[in-house]
Amino acid sequence: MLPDCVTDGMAFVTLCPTRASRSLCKTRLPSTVTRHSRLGRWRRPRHPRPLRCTASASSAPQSQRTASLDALIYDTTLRDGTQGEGVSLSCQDKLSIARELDQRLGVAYIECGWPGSNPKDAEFFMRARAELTPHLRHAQLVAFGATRYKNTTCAADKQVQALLEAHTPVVTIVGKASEFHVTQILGTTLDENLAMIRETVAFLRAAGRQVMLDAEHFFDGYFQNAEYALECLGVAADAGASAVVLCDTNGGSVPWDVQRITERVRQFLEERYASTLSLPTPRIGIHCHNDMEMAVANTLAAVRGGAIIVQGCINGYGERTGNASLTSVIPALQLRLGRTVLPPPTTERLAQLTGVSRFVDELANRPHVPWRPFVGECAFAHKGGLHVAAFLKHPVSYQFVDPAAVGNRPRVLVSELSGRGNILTKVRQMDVGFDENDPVWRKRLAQVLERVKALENKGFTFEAADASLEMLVWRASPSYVPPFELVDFSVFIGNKRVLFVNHEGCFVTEDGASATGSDILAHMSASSSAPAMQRGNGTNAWSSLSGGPLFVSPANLADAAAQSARDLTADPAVAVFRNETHTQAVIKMVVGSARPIMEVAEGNGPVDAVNRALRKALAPHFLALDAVTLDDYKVRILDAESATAAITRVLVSFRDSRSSRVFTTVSSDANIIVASVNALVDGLEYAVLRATDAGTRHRQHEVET
Ligand SMILES: CC(=O)SCCNC(=O)CCNC(=O)[C@H](O)C(C)(C)COP(=O)(O)OP(=O)(O)OC[C@H]1O[C@@H](n2cnc3c(N)ncnc32)[C@H](O)[C@@H]1OP(=O)(O)O
Ligand SMILES: CC(C)C(=O)C(=O)O
Repeated sequence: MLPDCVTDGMAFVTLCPTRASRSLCKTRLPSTVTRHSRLGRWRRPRHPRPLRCTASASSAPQSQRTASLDALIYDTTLRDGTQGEGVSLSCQDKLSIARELDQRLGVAYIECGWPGSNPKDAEFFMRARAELTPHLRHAQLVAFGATRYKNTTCAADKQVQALLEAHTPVVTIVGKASEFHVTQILGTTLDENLAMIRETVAFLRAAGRQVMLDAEHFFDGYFQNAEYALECLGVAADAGASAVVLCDTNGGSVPWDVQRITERVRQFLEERYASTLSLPTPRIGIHCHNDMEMAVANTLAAVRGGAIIVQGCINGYGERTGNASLTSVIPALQLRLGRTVLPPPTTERLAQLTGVSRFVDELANRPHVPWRPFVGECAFAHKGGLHVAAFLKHPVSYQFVDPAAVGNRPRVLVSELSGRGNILTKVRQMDVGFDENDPVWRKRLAQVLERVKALENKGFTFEAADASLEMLVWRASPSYVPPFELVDFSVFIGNKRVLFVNHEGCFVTEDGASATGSDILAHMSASSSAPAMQRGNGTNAWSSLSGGPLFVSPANLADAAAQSARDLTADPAVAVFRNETHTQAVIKMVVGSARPIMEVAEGNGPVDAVNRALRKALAPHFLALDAVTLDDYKVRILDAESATAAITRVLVSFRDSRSSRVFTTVSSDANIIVASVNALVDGLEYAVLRATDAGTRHRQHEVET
């Protein structure tokens, strides 16, 4: 097989394996598709043109909408996606995601769930009729289910009936295509399985639905008994299925097999229908799982082999390791294989991909996966100094597609692996009065780079702490005058025991405050300094120790709660204590040219106490800090083997409610409190500089000197 359709990418060779697809190599390219060439120019790709989606089995309005597409995107996020661990969508979430898929991406099919499975899916289809279907611009909704149960009829099968009651134009049924699964899992004969497929397709067709067969375990079944696997597709097609979808259910297939077998299926269907005028050849679909991390590759291979319906999930959700990720499949087909899979305006739709990916993660309450190709935060993040230097000359040097094409953006990271280019890019983005032609500035940047490398060696990390990086740049200027300086701080931590004794059915503290037994229990349950309760030798009765009062202390709280508060208050021999920790911070600080000031504050812990003291000292001088709150506080031990003497890295994120900006600072020290206070001070200083009034003063000062 000769690579007669070599692309212009350095590492990517497109093979045109069949006579049919070779002839397609010469056809016109979609005007919407651009990508990089080896020489860094943007140009349209040379790729084989696939078969266009004909109107064969689809309804007229949809066929008009999809006629210009090379393949049809079939999203199963709401069905197979929810089979992924940790993914649970409400009915409302499902409706919202379906709207996004239709309106922003313009996918052709949205598989919404299994109506016979659960009340939520049944409710979805009921609500979809009124709330979704009338507003759909591109997609057709699909109800998913299975073939009829063995040895029954479709009319008697509730699950099949539920598919009709979903009132969707399209119904997809899963049918077994593997001899092993038919005999060992369904526990029936090969003939009965063929009848289950045939009759269910015919039944649903007779009710006016467009029907697709998901041929479960197709590739595994093909290796076991190819003739039978193909026959499963054949009977579905004979009964009027508009598409037969080849499923790599266990995700163990490899692309070269998938492409070859898909080509074989195409040949099989073409031969079967060559002499039949009454039945159109059904489309071939592909559904791949990611167990070998091959789902995307297998999907692309199937498309090259002739598949036209492309199933997958946004962000690769799905059973076990997930399905082919549509957030990779769509751009790969569009930008790499030159297949148009989204309706016009295709370029604008493709640019929605990152937004849709984040939207779905958000609704599914799943953390964003930063290294997800195309749509992840790191997909176009450049860190290595050599990469950034080249990227600054030509973005194409380290990006195979333009991030904007999928709605993403390039990022440059600063770290110990940086070169001049990294710092340069960052400083260009900062509002620090940077002058590229000024040799003083260039020297200053070199110093900052050196300092970054030295600090990272001590445990800092600047990648995620832009505010600390900016503070390094400010402080590298000999003329920089900090708006304030923390001269000194001390923290005191104390622990006192508060004792409650029973006094005439009421607990009182030593200083006379009183509380009921239930007050004390409630307090103890809420208290983080979990009290322990002492109970008499293995009995259920509360008994006093050595004849004195029984001390109810916080560790056996569940027992205490089980004992009614009334019993406690009624027992004159019971006393309760709890431990109270108190923390105080004292800081000494200089603001501007004024005399040093001292402030004291209490807090929930040492860092909180210092933060409060800092705020007290700074509030009268910098109103801007009123809008700045702590957003996140992350601590990481860097050398755990040093145990309590380990180096600690602290990242503090702040939110400025006026600008809605979140900014992060970093510090590292063997003392966790010192690291935290340094990161806090960096953040407050940054916030003051960034505030319009104080910031302007400093920036003017910088220019003047
Ligand atoms: C490959 C896939 O991802 S297919 C989609 C899988 N998704 C799901 O399973 C999610 C939704 N599923 C459900 O809610 C439930 O499993 C239901 C409602 C569909 C069925 O529930 P139950 O009636 O309790 O059956 P159960 O879940 O145990 O399924 C096993 C039965 O289905 C039968 N079955 C399995 N596949 C098929 C099929 N393609 N066609 C017909 N019957 C099938 C099995 O033979 C078995 O019946 P048996 O024990 O009598 O042999
Ligand atoms: C039902 C089909 C599409 C499926 O989920 C699978 O085979 O993995």
